[in-house]
Amino acid sequence: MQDLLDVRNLTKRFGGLTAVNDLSFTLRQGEVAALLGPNGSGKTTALNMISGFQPASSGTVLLDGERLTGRPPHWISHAGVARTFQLVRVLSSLNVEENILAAVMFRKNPPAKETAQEEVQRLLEDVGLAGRSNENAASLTYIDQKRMELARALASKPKLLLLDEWLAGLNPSELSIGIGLISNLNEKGITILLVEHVMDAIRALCPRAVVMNAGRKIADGATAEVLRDPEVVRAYLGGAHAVA
Ligand SMILES: Nc1ncnc2c1ncn2[C@@H]1O[C@H](COP(=O)(O)OP(=O)(O)OP(=O)(O)O)[C@@H](O)[C@H]1O
Repeated sequence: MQDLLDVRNLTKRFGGLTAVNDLSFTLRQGEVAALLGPNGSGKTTALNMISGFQPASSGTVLLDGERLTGRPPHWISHAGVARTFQLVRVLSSLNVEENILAAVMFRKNPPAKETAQEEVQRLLEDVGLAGRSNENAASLTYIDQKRMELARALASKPKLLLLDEWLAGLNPSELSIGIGLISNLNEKGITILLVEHVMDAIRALCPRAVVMNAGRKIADGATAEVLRDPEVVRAYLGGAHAVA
């Protein structure tokens, strides 16, 4: 498998604070990896730079060899990177179908209306929302809002999906549904980077983990080994950050 994502020496400074400090890692096509670390270690800032929502202070991000750094979010989305946010973002005045249709039509080469509507139905099925087209987005339960957010991310046909604590706040049965959904997406060939604190989900989904602390990468490798690394245990697992 070739590298899909190549993050090189990525750095973000907010005034005197270096939130992400010389971060480098690569993701192979088809991989699912976790990006871990205590609160405030720079994970969301790293996702923001990869997806273009915040400019990097220095460093580069390449997707399939193409430079993403310096490009705006819509360009990066068109290049094949989709993301979800820590706080679910929905278009609350629209229904479920319209929310997803809007995302389909945001693509670089949007399909004709009929094809777009068929695609929406497929996306609804993929995330477990079949038959729910006409429901008001704002009245969906939390897990269903998450499903819809995922469908909106998938509408861009991403090569790389960045999930920022997408599983947070789910109860145990919802969590296993969520894990199943992510796993299905990966089986369809989507490469996934998961910022997550739910350790059961990380163990179930991610053969590989990258760990950050205070903006720096402190470990990168097979998840089981990384989670035994004394520095990771000291910085992350020993504290109250990770959720069993
Ligand atoms: N826009 C900003 N301006 C100033 N400082 C910021 C900004 N965004 C993030 N920070 C700081 O950068 C550091 C990294 O934050 P970030 O949100 O990336 O961490 P995180 O690892 O995602 O944390 P969490 O697990 O709590 O989401 C923190 O100290 C945070 O306060």
